[in-house]
Amino acid sequence: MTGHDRLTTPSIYQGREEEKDREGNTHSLSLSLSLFANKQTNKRILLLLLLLLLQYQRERVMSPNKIIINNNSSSSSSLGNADMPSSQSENGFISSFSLFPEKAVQELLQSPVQGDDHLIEFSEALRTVAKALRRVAEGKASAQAEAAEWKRKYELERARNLQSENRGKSCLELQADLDDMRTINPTNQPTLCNEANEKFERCCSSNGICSHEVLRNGNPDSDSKMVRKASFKLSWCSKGVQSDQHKHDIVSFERGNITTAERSSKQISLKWESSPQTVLILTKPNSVSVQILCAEMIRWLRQQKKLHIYVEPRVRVELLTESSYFNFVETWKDEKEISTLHTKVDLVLTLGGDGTVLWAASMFKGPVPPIVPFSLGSLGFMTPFYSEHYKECLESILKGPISITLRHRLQCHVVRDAAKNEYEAEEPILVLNEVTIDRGISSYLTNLECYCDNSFVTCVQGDGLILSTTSGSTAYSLAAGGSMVHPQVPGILFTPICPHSLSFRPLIMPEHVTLRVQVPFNSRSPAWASFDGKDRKQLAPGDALVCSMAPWPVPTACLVDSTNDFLRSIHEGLHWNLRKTQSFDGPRES
Ligand SMILES: NC(=O)c1ccc[n+]([C@@H]2O[C@H](COP(=O)([O-])OP(=O)(O)OC[C@H]3O[C@@H](n4cnc5c(N)ncnc54)[C@H](O)[C@@H]3O)[C@@H](O)[C@H]2O)c1
Ligand SMILES: Nc1ncnc2c1ncn2[C@@H]1O[C@H](COP(=O)(O)OP(=O)(O)OP(=O)(O)O)[C@@H](O)[C@H]1O
Repeated sequence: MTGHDRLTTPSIYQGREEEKDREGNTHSLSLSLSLFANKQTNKRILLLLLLLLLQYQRERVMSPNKIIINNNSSSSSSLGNADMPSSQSENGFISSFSLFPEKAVQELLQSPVQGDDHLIEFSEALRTVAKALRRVAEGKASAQAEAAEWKRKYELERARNLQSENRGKSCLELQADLDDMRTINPTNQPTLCNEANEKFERCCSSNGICSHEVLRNGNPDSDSKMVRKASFKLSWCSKGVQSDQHKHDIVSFERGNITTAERSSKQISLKWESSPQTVLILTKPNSVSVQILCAEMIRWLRQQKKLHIYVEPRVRVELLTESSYFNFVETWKDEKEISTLHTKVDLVLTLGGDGTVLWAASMFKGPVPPIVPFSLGSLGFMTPFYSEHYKECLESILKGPISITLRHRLQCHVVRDAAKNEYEAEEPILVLNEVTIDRGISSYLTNLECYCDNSFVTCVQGDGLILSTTSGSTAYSLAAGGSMVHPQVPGILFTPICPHSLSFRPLIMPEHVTLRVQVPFNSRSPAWASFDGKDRKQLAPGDALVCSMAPWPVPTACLVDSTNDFLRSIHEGLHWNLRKTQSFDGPRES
């Protein structure tokens, strides 16, 4: 039988993989083990199949990063069989095959067929093969999860280093201020030095988290004046009591007992240490009411608060069409300038609905300045500020302190089967609501293999899967039957979309895990990933999406505090548990 021959038993082996396997290029196998129950099956074909599996394994051992298997429903059920005999070959992928001589298989092929016992033996051998292959896939998922976790740690560490570098810088600058004061006014030295010393002390004190950054305005030619980014301090409150101690220690072991001393997620308060000077205003397009409010707000912020203002290029054009007065409004030219916006902007104001908040978040691929979302949309779940009262709101925000919700984001990597290394091809995408992997326009059931760190979670068969943040729990995930979760709860929601199974309940995973969703090689169609409802990307068979918590949350200002705002939104926006109250009239317990 040559490599181009086709197996005529249609149910054993599916066409596309079959061709590739025998050329030694296959990336996945489809094992429909239940089909072995068919007693008419040609035993020689089974033997050949085993031989192909051996060849396949040898290739994969040589290039392990190409191993991906398909657990279709029948193989999964076989694998879950507790009665499956345990043998030495089950202990590991390499040992299971390297000890199995090819010659013996050749002999088997040539030997006369000896009844059903043989068939059963083979069926079991193939189950073992499938199990071993799945272990390898799990190993790969685990390695990828670990790689993602290291990457996340590296990014966190880098962000921390940058932060401490900046802190160091500002301390140095305060030190420089101190030196300047000494030179300028030697007679007043003690008082001024004390002031500067105090500032210096405050900056470097270990309470809370300070942000001291002094940054140059983007265009050095425009004017030599320095625009300082406002400095602020974050502190954590518990049950209304302000505490400057920001502790990451969650568990303590006092007297040998495990207790939860501190919880990491508390109400966070932001206090300006210097006044904000630059705001970015982002607006929903094609809305006259938004355009009018935007122009009015800019005039007020400029005239009353003397602030620097950035808008999107589209909005600047609109403003200049209205009046040349808006010439002072700044914008950017390209993506590169967008990537440095966070170093210039103290506050982001959004005028629109939830989509505009998502848009604002998507502009910042790294750190995000605090966002103040004004409601000019229909639902406004994440937009608690009333646009009619913008002056009072902004007065209070610019003065501080502000309660903020730190909305966690997910970072998603599309890992192409064709890519040689993880993450080599595509930049990570950050989402505030969710990443959805669905069937797109295909009418076939999606088939998605899901892994969590090094464990197989499940195979999603249905319309798709939503991996959502807790902020996104009230969006698409809610519509698909997921639970509503307070946005300060750190976690990743795992919500199926129309699963074709009676027992598929949504899950909530802890925030530290890495999830991997893989399109199996024998999938009938590609899947589609979309990020906060945008940027659809095709996932071909063999491609995967790796998702973990991003180190850069989105801080959004609260009207009251994060719990009050969340509850108000589910009541007013979603009419949660709205029911007419039962009257007193009627039967009573005696
Ligand atoms: N069946 C569904 O419910 C469904 C389908 C597709 C997309 N979506 C959601 O739409 C989001 C994109 O929003 P858009 O405004 O750009 O598109 P859009 O204009 O289609 O609006 C989607 C709706 O979802 C609401 N929404 C968005 N984020 C929310 C959140 N975190 N909590 C509560 N409601 C929220 C918006 O207010 C809006 O009413 C996606 O991230 C997804 O969550 C929902
Ligand atoms: N600055 C922007 N540039 C381009 N698109 C934007 C911008 N702001 C918002 N959008 C897009 O416009 C669409 C509608 O925006 P948004 O959700 O804010 O308004 P809405 O639909 O009226 O409000 P709601 O979400 O409360 O129903 C969204 O898809 C969003 O991604």
